[in-house]
Amino acid sequence: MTTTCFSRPAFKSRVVPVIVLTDPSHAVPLAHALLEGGIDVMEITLRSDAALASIEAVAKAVPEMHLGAGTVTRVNEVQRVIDAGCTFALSPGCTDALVEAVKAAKLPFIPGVMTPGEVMHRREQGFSLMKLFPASQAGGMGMLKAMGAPIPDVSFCPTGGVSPENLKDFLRLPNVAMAGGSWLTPADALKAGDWAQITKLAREATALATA
Ligand SMILES: O=C(O)C(=O)C[C@H](O)[C@H](O)COP(=O)(O)O
Repeated sequence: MTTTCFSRPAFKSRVVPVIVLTDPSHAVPLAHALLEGGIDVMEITLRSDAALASIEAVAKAVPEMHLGAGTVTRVNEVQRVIDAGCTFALSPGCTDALVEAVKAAKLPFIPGVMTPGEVMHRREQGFSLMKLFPASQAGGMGMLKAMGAPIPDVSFCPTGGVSPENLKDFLRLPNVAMAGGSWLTPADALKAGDWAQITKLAREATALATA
């Protein structure tokens, strides 16, 4: 990944765990648990104070993990996530200022979108892979199918309401490159350090995604 607007990420997994960590010491065992379950990508969201330290820990200890920063919503967060060791970032929505910042920093970026107008705006800026958020509320699979007709050259990472029950159906759509969700890293499993449970969830998701 060397350009900001990338369409083919380097990671293999088509499932992107969206992670909220409250304790940085959980980050490295979590990364190993996900890898064990076949998932080589993490979206560590900036939704907690522990996020940057968690990113730093994984970047240092688990270099084979593709490390994305999630919930990047402000320009001043771009350099911070790069300094912490992220190799790409995602946002739930997007602004032109954020696009300028990621381009200046050459940080591969998956901008959040929810409407056809937003998709066209980001496409004009060079993006062809975008995060549909919140996917279910935006219309889910029906919305993705409808957007695929007039805008077939954009692919998506739907996030928000994706689950083991609908993952396969989302991934079957021709304009869905990957799908994200929080179900792989439940807060209680993280709190209890139940890495086996996370590996199990990751294995199940990997099986669904590769079936
Ligand atoms: O924080 C962000 O940047 C987000 O994109 C929000 C998360 O992706 C969703 O909260 C995940 O949705 P669920 O999988 O339905 O829990």
